[in-house]
Amino acid sequence: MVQLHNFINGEFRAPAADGYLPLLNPATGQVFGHVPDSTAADVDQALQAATAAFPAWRAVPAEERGRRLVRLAELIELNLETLAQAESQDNGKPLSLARTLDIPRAASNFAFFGTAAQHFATETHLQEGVALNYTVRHPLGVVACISPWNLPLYLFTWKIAPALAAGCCVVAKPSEVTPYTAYLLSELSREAGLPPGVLNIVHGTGPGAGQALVEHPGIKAISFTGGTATGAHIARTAAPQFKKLSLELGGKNPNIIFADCDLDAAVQTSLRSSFANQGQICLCGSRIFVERGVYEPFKAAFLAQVRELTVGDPLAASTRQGAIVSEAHLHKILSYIDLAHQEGGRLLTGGQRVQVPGRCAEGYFLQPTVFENLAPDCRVNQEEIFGPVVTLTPFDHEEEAVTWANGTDYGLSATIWTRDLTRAHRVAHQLHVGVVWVNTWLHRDLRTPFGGMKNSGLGREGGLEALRFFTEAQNVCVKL
Ligand SMILES: NC(=O)C1=CN([C@@H]2O[C@H](COP(=O)(O)OP(=O)(O)OC[C@H]3O[C@@H](n4cnc5c(N)ncnc54)[C@H](O)[C@@H]3O)[C@@H](O)[C@H]2O)C=CC1
Ligand SMILES: O=C(O)/C=C/C=C(\O)C(=O)O
Repeated sequence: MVQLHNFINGEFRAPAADGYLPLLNPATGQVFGHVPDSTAADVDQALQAATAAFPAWRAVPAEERGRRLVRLAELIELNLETLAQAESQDNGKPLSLARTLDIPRAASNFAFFGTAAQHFATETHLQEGVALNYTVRHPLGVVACISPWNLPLYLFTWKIAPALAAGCCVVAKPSEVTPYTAYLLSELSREAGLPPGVLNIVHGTGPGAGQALVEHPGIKAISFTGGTATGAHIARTAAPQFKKLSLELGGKNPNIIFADCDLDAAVQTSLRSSFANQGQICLCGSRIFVERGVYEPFKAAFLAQVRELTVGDPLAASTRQGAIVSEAHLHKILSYIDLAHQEGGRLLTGGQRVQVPGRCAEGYFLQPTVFENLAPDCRVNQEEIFGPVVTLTPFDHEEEAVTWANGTDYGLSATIWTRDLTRAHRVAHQLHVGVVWVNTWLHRDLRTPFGGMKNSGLGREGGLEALRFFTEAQNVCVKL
């Protein structure tokens, strides 16, 4: 059994009230450890440590802060196999995905922000012979980073790295569903030379430790990724205290396929954008709109490949679809499959729970599922399912595709497939989303602004946007 601890002031601590939650491997349905069920008392200890550490950490030159973050990136790379195994065990994702996506990206997050801080220059505005304005950006102080279960270490570090690089001290709470790699990061952060109190990791539930963290008056900013309802709740709590908020929330992303596209590439990548990580990525393209002229060829090629996806033990090299993160989430996805039938959907493939033999017999597996014949405004096409379920819908005109793409409360990302670049730009500019991919998907450059419009969030992560978020501008005007 694995026993996780909070990481406060550079040391491992048991939760003050001694409460623990079970840790389940979703691929086996078995408990493999316990994680602290922290309370406001633990959060307060972490806040005290972070507040005490802040004056010294902000005074460390950006180059030196960066060196330690780069060292942490190296340590993640050195421990890649241990971290990937832990991520797969905790989340149910294929080990191959954890090895090639989750853990390498966690390392990149620290490597990127370790150096980005040195490019975060002070702005000046000169009024020739009159005045010189320069804008200093001060680290905010102690900030909260709250992350979800779908890309655990990837998203946890995506928040922590810029906060530390900017000179803030952090109290972070990973998802209680997948806290294992965040725990392993605690030790690595100490080895990388982060001083005690600079990074504190408190485990526990959303309503427990999470709520206490959001409410704590010592927190200056909250960077959150998770469900839209949770984001709205956090905003209601934090706004009266004037805390800065970065909210990266849900998506119901359109994948628009025009008849002139490279169909093979569109099929290959749509397979990934539909089912990567069992469809549990906020950027997955769950609504596939296909121009009528290529609807049938796309459908045939896509379905043939979906049927080839092996659902199975996350540790097996042949597995392309691992387990759904929890039994509760599996039932939520199954309820949307029922709804799709009720709403008149035609099931093209999948739709059933999968019984994986051997050690995974009790795991939470689901077939990758494709429906057609669902109206763009039905609930299945409007609500975030966050699982391996996509819909196919033919369209006749570009305007129709754009209207449907924009016809949800979400606005995170979109993918466009066409060889006509004029059209690609035209369509991209009409889409109410924060991120557009043309002839690709999840192609990430960490310098770019990342985040959603409408109910998909508030603010942007990535690059200098993240460093701006974790700092406060102060303008100094000098008369010449
Ligand atoms: N946009 C995204 O990347 C994600 C979207 N989701 C969506 O949200 C749905 C619900 O999933 P959940 O696991 O319940 O996500 P959630 O939004 O409740 O959890 C995300 C994080 O927020 C924390 N949290 C929850 N309530 C909180 C509160 N009151 N104060 C502070 N922190 C709080 C959780 O402990 C976790 O660390 C999913 O079915 C999916 O549709 C879930 C995870 C990621
Ligand atoms: O930053 C990225 O590359 C991906 C982010 C993905 C999410 O925020 C998500 O799935 O929740």
